[in-house]
Amino acid sequence: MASLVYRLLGSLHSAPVADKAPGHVAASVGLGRGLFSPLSEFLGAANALLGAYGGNSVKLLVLGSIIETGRRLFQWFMARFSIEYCTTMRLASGDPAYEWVVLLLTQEDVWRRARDFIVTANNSRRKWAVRTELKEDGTKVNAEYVPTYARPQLFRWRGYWVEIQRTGNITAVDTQQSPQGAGGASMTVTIYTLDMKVLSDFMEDAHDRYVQVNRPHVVVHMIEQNFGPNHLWSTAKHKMKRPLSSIILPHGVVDSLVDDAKEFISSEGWYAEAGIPHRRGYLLYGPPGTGKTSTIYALAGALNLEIYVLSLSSRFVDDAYLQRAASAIPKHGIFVIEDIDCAFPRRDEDDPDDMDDASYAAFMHNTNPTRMVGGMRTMMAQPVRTAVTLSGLLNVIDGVGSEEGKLFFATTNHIERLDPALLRPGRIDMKVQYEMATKEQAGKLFERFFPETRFPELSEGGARIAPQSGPAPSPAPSYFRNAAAVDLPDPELDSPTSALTLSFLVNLFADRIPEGEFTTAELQGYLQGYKTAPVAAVRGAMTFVEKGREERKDRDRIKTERRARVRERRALLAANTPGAGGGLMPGVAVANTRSARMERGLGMLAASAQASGAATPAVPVPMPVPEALPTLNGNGPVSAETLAPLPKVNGVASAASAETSSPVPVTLSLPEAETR
Ligand SMILES: Nc1ncnc2c1ncn2[C@@H]1O[C@H](COP(=O)(O)OP(=O)(O)OP(=O)(O)O)[C@@H](O)[C@H]1O
Repeated sequence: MASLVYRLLGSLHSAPVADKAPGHVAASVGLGRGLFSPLSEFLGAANALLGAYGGNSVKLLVLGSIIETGRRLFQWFMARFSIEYCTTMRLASGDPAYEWVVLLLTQEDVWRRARDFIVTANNSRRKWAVRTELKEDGTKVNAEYVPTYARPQLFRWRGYWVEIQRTGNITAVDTQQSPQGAGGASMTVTIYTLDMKVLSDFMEDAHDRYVQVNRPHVVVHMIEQNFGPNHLWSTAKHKMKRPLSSIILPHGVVDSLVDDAKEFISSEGWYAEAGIPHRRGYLLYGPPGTGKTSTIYALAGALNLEIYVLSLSSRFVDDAYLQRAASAIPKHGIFVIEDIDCAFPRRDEDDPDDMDDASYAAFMHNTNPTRMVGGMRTMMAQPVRTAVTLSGLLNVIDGVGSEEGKLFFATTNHIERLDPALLRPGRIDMKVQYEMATKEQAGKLFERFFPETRFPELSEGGARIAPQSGPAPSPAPSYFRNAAAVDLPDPELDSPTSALTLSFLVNLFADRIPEGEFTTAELQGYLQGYKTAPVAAVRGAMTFVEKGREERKDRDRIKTERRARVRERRALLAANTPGAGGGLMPGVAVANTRSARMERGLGMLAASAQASGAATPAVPVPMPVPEALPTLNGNGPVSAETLAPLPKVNGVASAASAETSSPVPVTLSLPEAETR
């Protein structure tokens, strides 16, 4: 076909047709005989017919038609061939199988023939990215090359020809998150064989490699907020597996959890026979930093399961999204909802414990009466809530992997906020309470930090190190604010009779850590400062405890003060929210106008005077909604403190003139926004 086209083109270029005999053209293109003789005759006839009226145009037309027909024939032939002799599969991004295949491509070095790469300096544990080699001087460029496979690639796999092509958009942002990206991409894999078994072998191989590569890791799928609500489980992170033994909980807790999960996974048949949905729910509850999340990760590692973590407070997570996300989790995936209490109304809306410093400051700023305008204050005063409803949540939990053997984990710091409907068996089958560290846990943590293998000189049979021997270890980095664990003389450690063995130190450390006062995370943070100095860790333990207690006192005091301020602010807002039992706060609805400022100032002045029992100003003060002021939502008179941040008028005389004339020569001093 190629030679035919070539020769035809040659003839067009070399043969002026008009002044030659009709048969000459066909002869000159070499088509007069053999296979193509009918075509040459046709060309000759056409040329003779049109003669000088455009023989070249006709030839071009005929040539174009031939090429197009040939192209279509070729396509048709290839399509027949593909149907008859190829097996094709399509993998959608977001599906776990997609990742398996991408990994196989990387391992088979298909990327070496790729010409499109996304380069990212974001170093992750991805296995599908191609890392840069070490340079001669030993330095390494910290970049990864992620092949896009946007062009078709042909390679051999176990003797078969395989062609792959990726379709859909891929961006740098996508590759930072996962190989499949977030753009709804898909991968087409064509294997040139008639045997369907080859296809399943290919996928099995891809899966085995994925499992093998991820053996030391736990794969954690998350939802990337930036990708918007159309993308489920858009981020996959690979975390090093954590041994179950590293989770320090009271005796038997971890084992019973693991046994339960194992038993659940292996008893699918029993569930089917009994007609019970094959699902299992666990609730881990207790103070932050006591090991709830770590337990789930360690469990997933031990059972080789992948984790799918969702936070209900994410921006676009509502009932529908939750439902879709839960259904997209494959069999034996662990579905984790963190801080599940945020789906439930709180009894104590004033509790500032849930606010970090920034959100507390934002709350005080936004609810400052001198700054709020119209309805904005009502909006700002509401705590941030999830869009997920209780019934939506329960529906999802009831349906989680009903036939697919999914495990559901919920964590919370506030079990008391959960609706009993959630806690009923069938939804939550096992509850595990986490508490502040016991002495036993403190001792175990110490043992984990300072194993005998790393400190043979402290083993029972090892050479004793003399008390106070060697250079004093450097103080630990400050874990608590203002804390520096110093190397003070220690009567128990420095006595000449002290037997400094690890078991002695473990016991002494456990002895010095009070029961139930610190979280395991706090103790871990402290010990991290003494990675190579167990004696110093014990020496500094009492200082750590003292500092910790001081800090806790400080925190409690601040919390109490904040709680009072927040409650006061909410009361003031409630009293002045139309439809919530209060009237309009003077001046708020029309803030920023001069008269509004005046009204507000005058109103506050009157209220303040009334609350403190002072004599009413000599001149009556106009008050837009006077009934809103004397009490706060029926909670008694307005206190002077409550009104402190509100504007004050510079003197009664100004108020007098306010009533009688407009425009008013009144100056109001507005305080700075309170964010404290
Ligand atoms: N019981 C524990 N055993 C071992 N490590 C722990 C334990 N508790 C906490 N840690 C350590 O403290 C850190 C925080 O733990 P983790 O995130 O599991 O706590 P959490 O209870 O889930 O907290 P939150 O409620 O804030 O999510 C981790 O680094 C973990 O290693």
